[in-house]
Amino acid sequence: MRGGLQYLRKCGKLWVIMEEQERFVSSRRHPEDLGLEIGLRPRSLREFVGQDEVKRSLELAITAAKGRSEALDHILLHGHPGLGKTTLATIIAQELGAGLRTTSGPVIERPGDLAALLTNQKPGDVLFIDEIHRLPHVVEEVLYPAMEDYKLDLIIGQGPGARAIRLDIPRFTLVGATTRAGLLTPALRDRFGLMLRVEFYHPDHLQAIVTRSAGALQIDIEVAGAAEIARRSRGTPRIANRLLKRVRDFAQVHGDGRITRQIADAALNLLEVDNRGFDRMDRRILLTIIEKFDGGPVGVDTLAAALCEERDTLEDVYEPFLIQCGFLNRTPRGRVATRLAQEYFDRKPKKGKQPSLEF
Ligand SMILES: Nc1ncnc2c1ncn2[C@@H]1O[C@H](COP(=O)(O)OP(=O)(O)OP(=O)(O)O)[C@@H](O)[C@H]1O
Ligand SMILES: [Mg+2]
Repeated sequence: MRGGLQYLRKCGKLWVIMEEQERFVSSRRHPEDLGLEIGLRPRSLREFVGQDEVKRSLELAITAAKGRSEALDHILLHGHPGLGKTTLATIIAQELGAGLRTTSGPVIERPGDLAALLTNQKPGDVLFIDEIHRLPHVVEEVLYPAMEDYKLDLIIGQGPGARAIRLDIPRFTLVGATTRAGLLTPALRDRFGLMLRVEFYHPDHLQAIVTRSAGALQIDIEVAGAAEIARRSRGTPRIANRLLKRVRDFAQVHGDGRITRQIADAALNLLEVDNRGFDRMDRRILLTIIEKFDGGPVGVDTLAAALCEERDTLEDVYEPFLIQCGFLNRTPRGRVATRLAQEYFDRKPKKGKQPSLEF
């Protein structure tokens, strides 16, 4: 096993050693992804695989803005980690032929930090704020008039000598990215002209991404090998690229370097990523609901306690994929393992025990 980041978490009276970084199929970015991601990022909308609706909206908006020689509308990109939000932000700037500045919500601590960024931009430039839901409230207030009227309202000095000034700033495009669109204040959300949701990818699109990445990394891969990796990548390009790298190592050590379906299958089995892309934790979640709670419904806090996980991690990291592939249901009375999940583990679903109302 790879040496991952370990941390302690209290579970009841026990302290448990957790290893989030050990999870190959976590869609959150690992430190090892950094170099890989920069090299594999598509640079134009044409190279960007899938997300056809998002691409169509962007293409239209970019062409129209360029035609009018105006700054593009502010854009909010939201979706789960690793689906391509940062990639899209760089592509937007590239397609506009504009400069790009990248920052993130928690880094902009004071209004002055934001003012420094906005006053140093050229007209039409793109400011990318990642994790925009974590922007401090005082900064958000300064951002509103900047987004709407391209004006900065700042207070200079302190106490009785303080005075308000209003500065004109160059017209710019704000691209915000978030994994938690629900945490954005309505006031901020309303100021985006375009809100684009980045979805999980279809296996065919992931296969195209794996093939493209293999080409860039000069990896010899068969179509069936790419399909196998794609099928187990949880709809997420970041995971597909990470698995590709792991399978490459396996192919080099246990084969002749070529990734065939058998090699991909053996490597992914070794990593305990099953043929639905589930890892040990996914299986534990589903089996806990099935075995300890009779298939559910079980309240999310009870489930989190039973798994020694935090509720937020459960909701943000683990559940979305299980829900998306129809193995888990969120119902008003709690989490339910669906018929699909029960059948997957060869359990018989109980009759009349599947509340289907979602909240
Ligand atoms: N549509 C795509 N086509 C090809 N590669 C992609 C695509 N989307 C994402 N990728 C690849 O996946 C990796 C992760 O994408 P990116 O960093 O843009 O995700 P993100 O949504 O910003 O994630 P986070 O929420 O963690 O910031 C990138 O290295 C990129 O190469
Ligand atoms: Mg990102």
